[in-house]
Amino acid sequence: MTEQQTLPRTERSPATAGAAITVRDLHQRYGDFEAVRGISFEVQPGELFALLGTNGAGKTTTIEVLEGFRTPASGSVRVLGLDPHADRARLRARTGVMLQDGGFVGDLTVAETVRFWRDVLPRRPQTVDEALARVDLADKAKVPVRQLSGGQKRRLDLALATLARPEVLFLDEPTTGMDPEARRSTWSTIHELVDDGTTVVLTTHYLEEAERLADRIAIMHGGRISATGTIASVVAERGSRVRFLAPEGVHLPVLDGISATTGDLAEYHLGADPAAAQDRLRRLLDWADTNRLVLDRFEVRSASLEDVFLEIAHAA
Ligand SMILES: Nc1ncnc2c1ncn2[C@@H]1O[C@H](COP(=O)(O)OP(=O)(O)OP(=O)(O)O)[C@@H](O)[C@H]1O
Repeated sequence: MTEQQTLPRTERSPATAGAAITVRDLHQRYGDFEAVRGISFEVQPGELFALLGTNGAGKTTTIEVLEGFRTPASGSVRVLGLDPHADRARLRARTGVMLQDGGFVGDLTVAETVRFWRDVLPRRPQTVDEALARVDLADKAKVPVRQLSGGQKRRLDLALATLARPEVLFLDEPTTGMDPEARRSTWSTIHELVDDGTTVVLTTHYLEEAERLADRIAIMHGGRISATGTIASVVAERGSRVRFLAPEGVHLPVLDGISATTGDLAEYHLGADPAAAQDRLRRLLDWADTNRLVLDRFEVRSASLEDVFLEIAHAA
């Protein structure tokens, strides 16, 4: 798989006959603590939906509800039209799950582990060799699992989760612990699965992973979804920024109530409305002209996904 092929597809065919996953006003508690506070989203068939968020935002809790491991405190969740907890047995044959910590029997070899899983599956479309080749572990077939590195264990986990060619695949931090090459190879595997029509929900801390893979994202913070949509739309909502080296001893202007964030570099968030942003930029340049200032390291740019993430993370 080439670098080019791992780039995200900006367009994929839109929804057809109903959502593969529907979450409506989901709440989840651990005792008195509300970890998920009323989230709603849909995932269309064949789509890759990424849940991003700060530590403790509620991503794993959400994915565990979707997997049927937890019943919601309130709200409704449907996977392929079924209740993931009540209909867990029926969904098991149609979904694949990669947990954060798979838990293997260390003495079994890699091939024995895959064979063991394969034997308990209702459908066995892949051979052990095919499953290991898919995740680049063919050369480790005879190695005891305990000798695998953390990243190799994640790839074995992915092989097990996709053994039965599930219609819906849940991946909780699939590339944690992988080196850059293994990560790219895993992204290619995930791309191939989505190209084959698999619906994927994944959680990740790697923004680049979401940028490479996701059709749509939701950024969670404090149990809520703070932003959702395509990465392009989430980023566009935050608008553009202008940055320059703050001139010494000069009072920076306030533009429509927008002050510069300062450090060595002054930065203004110009807003999402292009006409208003253009007007603010013009006034900033007029101010510089009037004060006979040359704004060193002057730069206008769109918000990045990292900007959006950090703004959400730092919000109260
Ligand atoms: N079994 C549990 N008992 C009590 N609290 C829990 C339990 N599991 C999770 N929590 C709490 O619920 C909140 C959400 O946790 P969750 O694991 O869903 O977050 P996350 O977004 O996946 O975080 P991370 O990115 O750190 O993996 C956290 O505050 C966490 O401490």
